[in-house]
Amino acid sequence: MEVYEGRPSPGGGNGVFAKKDIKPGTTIMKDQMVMQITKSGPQHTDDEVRHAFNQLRPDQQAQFLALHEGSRTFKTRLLRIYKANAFGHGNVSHIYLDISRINHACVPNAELDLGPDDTSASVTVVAIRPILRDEEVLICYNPMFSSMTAQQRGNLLRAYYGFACSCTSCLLQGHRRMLSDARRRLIKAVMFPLHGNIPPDFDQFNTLTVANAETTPGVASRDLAVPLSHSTHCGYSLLLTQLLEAENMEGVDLASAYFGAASSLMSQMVAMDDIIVLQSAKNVKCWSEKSIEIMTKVRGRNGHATVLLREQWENMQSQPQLYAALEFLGSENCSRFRVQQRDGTMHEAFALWHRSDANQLCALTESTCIAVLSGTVSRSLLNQRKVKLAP
Ligand SMILES: C[S@@+](CC[C@H](N)C(=O)[O-])C[C@H]1O[C@@H](n2cnc3c(N)ncnc32)[C@H](O)[C@@H]1O
Repeated sequence: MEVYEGRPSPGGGNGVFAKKDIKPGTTIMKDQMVMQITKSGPQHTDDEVRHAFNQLRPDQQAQFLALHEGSRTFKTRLLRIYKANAFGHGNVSHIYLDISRINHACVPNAELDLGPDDTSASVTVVAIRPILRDEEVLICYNPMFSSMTAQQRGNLLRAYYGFACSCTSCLLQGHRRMLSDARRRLIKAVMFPLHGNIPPDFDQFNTLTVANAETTPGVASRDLAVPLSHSTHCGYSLLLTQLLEAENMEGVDLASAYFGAASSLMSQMVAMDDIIVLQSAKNVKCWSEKSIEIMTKVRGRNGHATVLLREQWENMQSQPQLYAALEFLGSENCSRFRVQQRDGTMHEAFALWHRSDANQLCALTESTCIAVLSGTVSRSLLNQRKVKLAP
């Protein structure tokens, strides 16, 4: 039985509503792409849309013609319908007939899941938070909205779709709105570089209106000249987790940001293969588990993205460094000891014999301060204490 039904929405037009309480991770709707257009120029043309429309079966054509027409000034109805309902990025866009019934919120309660091969051919709509019976199912129409201020999003929605969004973020006023806008600018500053792109300039949308909508150019994507270092990747990912949480955006992007932080810190650990910083190992574990927890919530335990994350986390744990550190941290035999630094201060430390050929013991403090001890001192510490050696 379907968990949703279509009916009039308070915002105008029709929408999709929960027929019963829906848990996060539940698949609400599955749909197949029926049209795909690759733009030949800056805008879709009537001819491109008509050509794609002519390929549809008669029943699909009838369904397409019954979709919302939007409020743009394009000459043909086909193009107006296409633009009001198409999803896509870059030059390629698609039409899904059922998903086109779903309205927008900048802080949505559901997301599109493109599936394991990310091809857009078949898409599911998945709940990312609890949706109560009779509540409207809402998705975010534009993945770049998480990086735009309320004014920019509002202008885009009014100019391109003809409505004002009334989601929790768009209704913020005063200093709360300023804070939210600042967080979204920061999301832009870190999210684009994390995907390998230079953050775009969205200022053109500050003055977007219905009158200039069709002449305002789209946002060009440009690659970063130099990829982020592991440490910057880690820092940006972590900042992104905090910003997304503060903006109540708890979907797949949040899970991916936690995993990005874990995997880039892991890469840093692997690059420094003669020492192990135990705090880093703890963080890798904590962020990976957090990422899997969030993904399980929003995509279900057996969702392909959740399964993939679990596999990646298992691979990470089999890396010698992380394996050794987690064994060491989890060991009952692990004894801490105090290390005197050159300046005479004492630090709480752990010991870990990482490389079998090493003649020195790295004493790693919880505060990531590292003292390298001589082989004699190391052996004596190992003899005195019940320090478990990692394999
Ligand atoms: C893809 S359609 C969504 C379904 C549409 N409401 C219908 O009746 O078929 C997009 C159009 O829905 C309307 N819409 C979407 N989200 C809305 C919202 N949050 N509030 C008001 N109208 C909205 C706008 O007119 C927009 O152009």
